[in-house]
Amino acid sequence: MNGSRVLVLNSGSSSVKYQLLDMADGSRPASGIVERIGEGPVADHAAALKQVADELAAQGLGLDSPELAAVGHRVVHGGTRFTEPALITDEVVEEIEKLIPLAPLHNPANVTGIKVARALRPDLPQVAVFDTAFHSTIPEAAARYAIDVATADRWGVRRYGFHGTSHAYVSRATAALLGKDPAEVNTIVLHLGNGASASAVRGGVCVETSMGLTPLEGLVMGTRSGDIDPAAIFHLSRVGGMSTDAIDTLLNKASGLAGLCGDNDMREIGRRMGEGDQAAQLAFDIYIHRLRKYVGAYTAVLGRVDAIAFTAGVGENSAAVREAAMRDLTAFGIEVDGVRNALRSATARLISTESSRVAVAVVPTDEELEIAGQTFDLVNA
Ligand SMILES: Nc1ncnc2c1ncn2[C@@H]1O[C@H](COP(=O)(O)OP(=O)(O)O)[C@@H](O)[C@H]1O
Ligand SMILES: CC(=O)OP(=O)(O)O
Ligand SMILES: [Mg+2]
Repeated sequence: MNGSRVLVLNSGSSSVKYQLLDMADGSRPASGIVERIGEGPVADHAAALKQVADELAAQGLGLDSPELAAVGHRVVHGGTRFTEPALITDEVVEEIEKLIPLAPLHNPANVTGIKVARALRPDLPQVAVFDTAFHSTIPEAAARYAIDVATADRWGVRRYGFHGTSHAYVSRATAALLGKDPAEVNTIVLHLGNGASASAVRGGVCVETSMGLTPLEGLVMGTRSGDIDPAAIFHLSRVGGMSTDAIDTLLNKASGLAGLCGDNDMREIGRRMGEGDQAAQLAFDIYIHRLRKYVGAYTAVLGRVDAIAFTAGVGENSAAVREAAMRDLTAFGIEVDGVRNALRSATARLISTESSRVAVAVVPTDEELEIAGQTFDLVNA
């Protein structure tokens, strides 16, 4: 193998993001996104991936390029089978397909991405990097739900966790920001994007995370409810007469910030709050309340917290969310500096005061770099 470039494909439910990374010099010769799959001219994921291949070819960077060493695919659900990146074979694709019921919004798109890329370049090594992998170290006490053990095991009902490449990257980058070895640092990572999850990382090893069997559990998200009493589902079914599919759609796509106030974008919510909009304010307050509960819980899980890292679209950009989430926590050793918090930068930075016992940081995530690195390491192993 002599190429030094890795193409990373991140196929989401309605978009495909791609980046071409050169591992020799750290450059990124190409990147892009195909959005609104299924809504307009892009009929499905196969069409979106053809468009990605065409866009790359038009720049002379097509999949036939001899500099390409491998393709790295983000795969959301790896179940219990995949706890590390996997070189893709027919058998690996079959296993990822078997996990579709556990991630119906994500895994089908990931499988399509793999199939299209393999058809275009059958000879090229392709690697699946799983969102769940970093969470495979979570101890049984945190990974098991308190339900009948035989039923749980038969149907694979347990906490898997997601956004693992982000939690892995950000926890390491936070240690680097503090000038420490990851093994010395206990970190709470708050990945706040459209999907959102928190994790507790002890000495570089993940010990707890907020997403569970699927990416629905935990924090309030753009369109997902996060935590809810499971009996609400029985109630909506028996008394509300809703079908299982209708409830699934409600909780995954019509809840969270969007369900509470009609907007899933934190920028729009901030703007409406500025105009005194009560629904937007309440949505924000519920979002923050849930976030603070997790910070408190994970503080107790870790015992000693050295750092709290905010990342992803909301975490990196919303000073208002960070300020509200960290307000009045001096008893926890947490003190955010208002001026530092309001600054913007593309690189990792501290926002806590000099006297804050816990370092609070904004750490931009880089899932593509993490996927490319794991892919490159595996094909060169
Ligand atoms: N300047 C900003 N201020 C507040 N929120 C922002 C800003 N920019 C982006 N966001 C939020 O980030 C979200 C997208 O985050 P991102 O991590 O890109 O999500 P995903 O990868 O799940 O699509 C948007 O929905 C929006 O709420
Ligand atoms: C797993 C998951 O929630 O991913 P995303 O945030 O990209 O939807
Ligand atoms: Mg994301």
